[in-house]
Amino acid sequence: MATRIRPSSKRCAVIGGSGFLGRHLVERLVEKGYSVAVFDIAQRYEVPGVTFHQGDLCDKQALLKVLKDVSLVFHCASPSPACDDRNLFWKVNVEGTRTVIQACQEAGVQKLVLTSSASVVFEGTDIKNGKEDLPYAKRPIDYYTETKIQQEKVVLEACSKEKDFLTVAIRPHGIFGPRDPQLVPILVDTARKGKMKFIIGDGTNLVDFTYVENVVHGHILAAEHLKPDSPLCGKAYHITNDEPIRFWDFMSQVLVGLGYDAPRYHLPYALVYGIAMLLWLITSLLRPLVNIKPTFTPMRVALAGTHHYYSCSRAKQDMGYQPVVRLKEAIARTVASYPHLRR
Ligand SMILES: NC(=O)C1=CN([C@@H]2O[C@H](COP(=O)(O)OP(=O)(O)OC[C@H]3O[C@@H](n4cnc5c(N)ncnc54)[C@H](O)[C@@H]3O)[C@@H](O)[C@H]2O)C=CC1
Ligand SMILES: CC(C)CCC[C@@H](C)[C@H]1CC[C@H]2C3=C(CC[C@]12C)[C@@]1(C)CCC(=O)C[C@@H]1CC3
Repeated sequence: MATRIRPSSKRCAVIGGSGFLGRHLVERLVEKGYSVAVFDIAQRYEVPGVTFHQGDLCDKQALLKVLKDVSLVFHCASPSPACDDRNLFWKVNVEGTRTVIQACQEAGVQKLVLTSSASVVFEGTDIKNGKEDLPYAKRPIDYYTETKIQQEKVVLEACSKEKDFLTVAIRPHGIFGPRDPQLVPILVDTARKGKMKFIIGDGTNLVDFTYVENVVHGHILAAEHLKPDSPLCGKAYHITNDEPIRFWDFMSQVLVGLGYDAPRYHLPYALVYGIAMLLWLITSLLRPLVNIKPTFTPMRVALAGTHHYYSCSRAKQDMGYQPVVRLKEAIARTVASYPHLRR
């Protein structure tokens, strides 16, 4: 019987490596001496020594070509939550992730690290210091979350020491940092339209925002600690900045840092959530005719008006995780990285 030669443990692939988190991950892996192949539907940059493979993760043959001599795969691809396209989320996050697992197993990949999300347990009610044993959301607020739950289940269930295929899921929360296409750009766009004057609720709700370099650090630690005898096998890990902050203080610091006014006037949470639900219903019904994307979606309003912060004690214990960039420094670096979005 022919024995399969194991590729070096420093040969890895990043699926979704052209995205915000993916690119930061790729850059750090290269710094740490990994040889990296990026697989993504788009190529948006170049890094010496990194090979790019343009393809859809739903295409197993395309994946197999890239994964054949790789021992470690990071899967951080997803359609943007803002697209709100249920079919696309199911196709990519659930069916596509099954395809990724099959391709990994056929290609002899030994480790798969999934970027999940802490939101898999969020249903729009307060979560304070939530641990990984919280149940998955029974009624997820949006299609994105619904499919991130299924995706995480599929990946963790695939973990098999017998098959020499180990999996782990990282659950970051509210990732921000240079080049983020979501949080800061949406915030600034909303401010420029004059819609960032209001605080939803009493403004005291605490939330985790996680600097991208800490998320990257968590991913690499997980990959390096994932071994047949380690507690990481088939488990999920919260990775945050471990410094919960009032949602509206965070938003205000970013806005003021970029020269915009901080929101000042309060609106009742239930009222804004009700309006967001109504708007979502109307725009969903109208979607075959016209594609309108409301700024205040039910998910965004829920995130803005409730407590949602998570414990990362499991990551500290099992993989020695500690954030590498503190929140104050992270906000300063982020603000400085968006000169084009200043007022
Ligand atoms: N941004 C955030 O606050 C959080 C993000 N996450 C997760 O982190 C991961 C990365 O998110 P971001 O970097 O923020 O998003 P992003 O949108 O910047 O990156 C996603 C990448 O996936 C690629 N992609 C999408 N569909 C694909 C397909 N069918 N085949 C191949 N590539 C495909 C995109 O081209 C893009 O480069 C995602 O899994 C997301 O669910 C989790 C928690 C919070
Ligand atoms: C319009 C305002 C009320 C809010 C503007 C900022 C928001 C765009 C962001 C604040 C929290 C962010 C967040 C996500 C996306 C951007 C925000 C809503 C995620 C939904 C991204 C994907 C995830 O997995 C969870 C994130 C939670 C926090």
